Amino acid sequence: METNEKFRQMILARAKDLQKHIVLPEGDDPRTIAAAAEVSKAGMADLTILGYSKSIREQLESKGADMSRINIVCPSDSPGLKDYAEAFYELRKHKGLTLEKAFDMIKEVSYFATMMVKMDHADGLVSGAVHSSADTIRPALQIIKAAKGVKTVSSMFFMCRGEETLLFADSGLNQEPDADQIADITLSTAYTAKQFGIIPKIAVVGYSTKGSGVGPLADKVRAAAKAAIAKMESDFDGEYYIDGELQFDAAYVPEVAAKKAPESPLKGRANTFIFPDLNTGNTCYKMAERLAGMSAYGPILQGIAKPVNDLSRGCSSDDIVATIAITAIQSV
Ligand SMILES: CC(C)(COP(=O)(O)OP(=O)(O)OC[C@H]1O[C@@H](n2cnc3c(N)ncnc32)[C@H](O)[C@@H]1OP(=O)(O)O)[C@@H](O)C(=O)NCCC(=O)NCCS
Ligand SMILES: CC(=O)OP(=O)(O)O
Repeated sequence: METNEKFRQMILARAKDLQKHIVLPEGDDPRTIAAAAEVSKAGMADLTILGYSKSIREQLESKGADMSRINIVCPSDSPGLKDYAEAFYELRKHKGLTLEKAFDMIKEVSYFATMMVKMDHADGLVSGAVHSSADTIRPALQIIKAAKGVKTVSSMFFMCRGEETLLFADSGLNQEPDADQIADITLSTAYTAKQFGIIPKIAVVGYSTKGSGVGPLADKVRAAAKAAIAKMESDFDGEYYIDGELQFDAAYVPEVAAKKAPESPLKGRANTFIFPDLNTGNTCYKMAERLAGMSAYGPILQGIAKPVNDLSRGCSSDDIVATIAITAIQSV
């Protein structure tokens, strides 16, 4: 990971100005402890760390954490447990949740942390270094739910190297989005770009450029691009560029764009890539991270009512620090 990334420096500075409170449910994970120590020493945010290990405080102190910025909570011993269990039961009883089951589930750190955010006891949460994405995202979808006016919650990655920041979506949540869902993902990703000071230059990508490929998969991307272009025209407020269907090289390499898509408004300078399905989106982000040495921050959830962000189980503590900063910025 390059620590001189422009994007990383920007988000760390913005988060420090905001002074938010973020909950980290995975206090039993050493990378989370290292990230928490860094964040507290940098004075970037207040943190609540959840966990069942007796040595969390000791580990933080050994890393020089500023303990005045960190609260450690063991869910099953917490005075908040009863309130969270009861509130969780009220939210989900129409789905068959019993009070007894709610008390059991709330002891699980992901549910406890999600209820903290729901009840405004934290501004956002970051998890997923240990839990799978499904186990991190499911409580958020069940409890926090989509933001007003949003149908499809989705996820994106900031892919960073030096001066360059790219956005990839959906690389973490929606498995086989249809054209309307891809339009929703596109709009949310454009707003995420805007929130982080980036003008979205969006390419809806696949294996065909402007009709060069035939078959149902190319048809699917063409239909998705059409829906995404229409959605951006009607619903996005701000400067943007969009085109599709395009292959990645026609979207990203100006010389190739000049040959394959000379009329494209992107001119081979796309910074936001919308993928046709989760196999493609997830594989592409991991390849850019591992083969091209880009930092990958995410999956960042978008279109959700309050910020909850996931991590890859392969993440580093530096990734967690950046995701805490992104979460703080999203909570404004
Ligand atoms: C996130 C995920 C777990 C949700 O699916 P699920 O566990 O089967 O859950 P359900 O479909 O029962 O949905 C749970 C709730 O979330 C809602 N939901 C699911 N997907 C949603 C979306 N994209 N937007 C908004 N709400 C959504 C459902 O409506 C449901 O709400 P309800 O329980 O209040 O009725 C699933 O989409 C998933 O596994 N995605 C892939 C994650 C992954 O492995 N990524 C790769 C690594 S990053
Ligand atoms: C985002 C992602 O792919 O998560 P994981 O690597 O944990 O499956």
